[in-house]
Amino acid sequence: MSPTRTTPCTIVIKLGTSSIVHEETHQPLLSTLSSVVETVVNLRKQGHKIVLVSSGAIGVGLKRMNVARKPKSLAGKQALAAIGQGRLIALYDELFGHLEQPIAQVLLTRGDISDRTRYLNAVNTLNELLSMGVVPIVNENDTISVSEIKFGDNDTLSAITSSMIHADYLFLLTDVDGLYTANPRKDPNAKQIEVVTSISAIRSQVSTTTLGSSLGTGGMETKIIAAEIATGAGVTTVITSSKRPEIMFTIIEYHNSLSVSTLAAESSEEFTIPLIRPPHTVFMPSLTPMRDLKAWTSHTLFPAGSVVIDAGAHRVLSRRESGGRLLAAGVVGVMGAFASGQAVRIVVRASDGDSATETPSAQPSRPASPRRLSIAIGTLSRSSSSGNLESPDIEAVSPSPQLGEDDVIEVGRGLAMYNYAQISKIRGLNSSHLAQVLGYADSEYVVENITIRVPPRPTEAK
Ligand SMILES: N[C@@H](CCC(=O)OP(=O)(O)O)C(=O)O
Repeated sequence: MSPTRTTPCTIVIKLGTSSIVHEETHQPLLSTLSSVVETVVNLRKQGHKIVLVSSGAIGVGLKRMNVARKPKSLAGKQALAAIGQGRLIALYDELFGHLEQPIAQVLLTRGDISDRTRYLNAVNTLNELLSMGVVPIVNENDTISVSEIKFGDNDTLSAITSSMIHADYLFLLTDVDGLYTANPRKDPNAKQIEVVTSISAIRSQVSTTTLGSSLGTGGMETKIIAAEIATGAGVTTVITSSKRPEIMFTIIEYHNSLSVSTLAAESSEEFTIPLIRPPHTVFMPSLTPMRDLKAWTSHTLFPAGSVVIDAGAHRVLSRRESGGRLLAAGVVGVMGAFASGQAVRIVVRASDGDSATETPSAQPSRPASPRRLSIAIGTLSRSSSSGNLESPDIEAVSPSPQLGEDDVIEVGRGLAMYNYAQISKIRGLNSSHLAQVLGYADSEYVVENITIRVPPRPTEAK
C-alpha cells in the first residue's frame, strides 16, 4: 500500500437520481446504493471525512405514490420530494445502520445560506458532524425551495457544500464514467477527457446536450458548472461512474501516487510508477483558490443589483493587488436597488469597454427595475478610475439614460459597502470626498470581496 494512501481527506460524494432509482420503474437501485454505502464506510475506516450529497427524493416519492412521471408543477414536485425524502433517508439509515455508521440529514436551500450567519451555522454543523464521525447526507430542501432560492440541481449544491467545508475531493458519481467529447452511448468516436485544467477551454470541446436523465435536473452541463465552482474553491473534482463506487479508492490512490512520483522526480529520488489510470475525468483545482467570504459571495448569494464599472476599474480589479476592492472612482452607475451588505453583480458596458472615458451624466430618480440599468449621478465632471475629482460640488441631475441587460456584461460579484442610492451619489468620486457627500464614510471602498470571473479582453488589459 502506498504510504499516502491513508492521508486523511475530506471528500464530498454526489449521487444523482439516475444512480438511486431506476429511470422507468423508480425502484431503488439497491445494489448501487449498497456499494456506495460500503465504499463510504470503508473510506471512513481509512480516516477520510465523508459528506454524501444525495438526490432521489422525487424519484422515491414517485414510486411511493405510483406516479409514472415527474409532475410539471412546482407544488407537485415539492409534494413528491416531501414524500420521498423521508423514505430515502430511512433507506440510507437502514443500509448504513447495518455497518454501524451513524448518518445525519441536512436539507439546505440557497436562501438559507445566503444569510451569512445561517451559512456559518451550516458550516459549523457540517464540521461538527464530521468530527463526530457522522456521515451527513445533504439534499436540497425541495419542499420550500422556489426558483429564487433554489440551487436548482444537486451538482451545484455539492460544489457549494465542498467549498463550505474546504473539501479535498468532490466526486460527482453518475451513470457515465467521465466527461466525453460526445455522448458515448450514441457516438462510438466519443473520447473520454482525462484531465481538465481549463473549464472554458473544455466547454468548446464537448457536447453536453444529451447526457441528462428524465428524473434528475442535472446533466453534464451542470457537472461542468459544479466543477467550475468547486475547483475555484481549491477542490479536486472528479466525474466517474456510480456503478463501481469503490473506484474512488483507486482514483485517490492514483492521484496521490502521481503527486508522490512528481515530488520524487523533482528531487531525483526513486519512485514507483503510478497505477493504471482508473476511468474518470479529473478537474484540477485552482492554484489560487477562492475561500470563505469570496466563495460565499460569488456562489451562494443571489445578487440584489449591479454596480457598473469603467474599463479602468475592470483592469485594476483583475489584478490580485487590488484585493478585490472597488473605489467609487471606478463606478459609472448602479442597477436595481440593493442594501449595504448585499451581494451585487459587477458589470461593464458591453459596447466596447469605453466606460472609462465616458463622462457620466444622469441620476436615477427611483430604484431602477432589475432589468434596466440607470447610469447614475450628477452633471459635474468626474474622474474615471484615476480617482481625481475636478469639482467637489454635486449639481442637479439629469434624467437617466437606460441600458438593458443586453447592454452590460457581468464580470464578477462582490459585497456592497453602501446602498445603491449612496453609490449613485458617490459614483466617480475620489474616496476622500465620501464623507462630505454621504455624511459618513465607513469604508473607502464601495464594493469589497470582489471576484472577477471575466477578465478584460487582452487588448484592454494593459
Ligand atoms: N432534490 C432533488 C434532486 C434534484 C437533482 O439535482 O437531481 P439530479 O440531477 O439527479 O442530481 C431530489 O432529491 O429529487
